[in-house]
Amino acid sequence: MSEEEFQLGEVVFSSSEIEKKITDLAQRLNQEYAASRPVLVCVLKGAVFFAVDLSRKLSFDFDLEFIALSRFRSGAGKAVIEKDVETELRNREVLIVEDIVDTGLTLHFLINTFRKRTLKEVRVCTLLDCPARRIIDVAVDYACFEIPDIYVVGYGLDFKGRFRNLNEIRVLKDPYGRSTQILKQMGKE
Ligand SMILES: O=P(O)(O)OC[C@H]1O[C@H](OP(=O)(O)OP(=O)(O)O)[C@H](O)[C@@H]1O
Ligand code: HPA
Ligand SMILES: [Mg+2]
Repeated sequence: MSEEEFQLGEVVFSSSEIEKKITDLAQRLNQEYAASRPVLVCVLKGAVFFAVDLSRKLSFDFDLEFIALSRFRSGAGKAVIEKDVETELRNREVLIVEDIVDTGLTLHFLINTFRKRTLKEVRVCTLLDCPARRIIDVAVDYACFEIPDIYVVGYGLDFKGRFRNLNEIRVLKDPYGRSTQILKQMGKE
């Protein structure tokens, strides 16, 4: 299907729904990390918006780090770290911050990478979790929203680099309206 055939579709999560979920997550993390100083690792680029908004609501001390991976899709090839974290992770608690867990390949690679560097816990928080698309089992500790098998954009999520700047999350729908039907099942229409 060509790029031109995709259309920006319905709002799946409004900016106020997103804000509320992030506030709830921050409250939970504020309790669970009250006595520690974890390293928050934001996965570039998509998770930047989520990581910034979340971190502004956190009341505990943390180090903020960024990691960038080369693109890899559907198990073809291995991920390569293009930009690594700068903090020494040995004996540090790590909280990976993702925008979406889809096939799970990115997260699987990251969890394994960080587990080799620290003896302490590696946890994961994500704005969106899409379990229907999983091809590898990964443990997601905190997910703000679960979504069905739809392609979404906005609030950091892109389609070929576009739409990251939308304040809300919208579906990118195909001309046959498949995503719209799924949204109806979610009670969103
Ligand atoms: O579970 P997966 O199938 O691995 O997909 C999830 C990953 O894919 C997207 O990033 P992408 O590599 O597109 O880069 P970006 O964040 O720079 O858009 C998204 O931001 C996650 O990091
Ligand atoms: O639904 C999505 N939108 C944007 N980027 C993504 N990467 C995996 N799934 C998605
Ligand atoms: Mg990403």
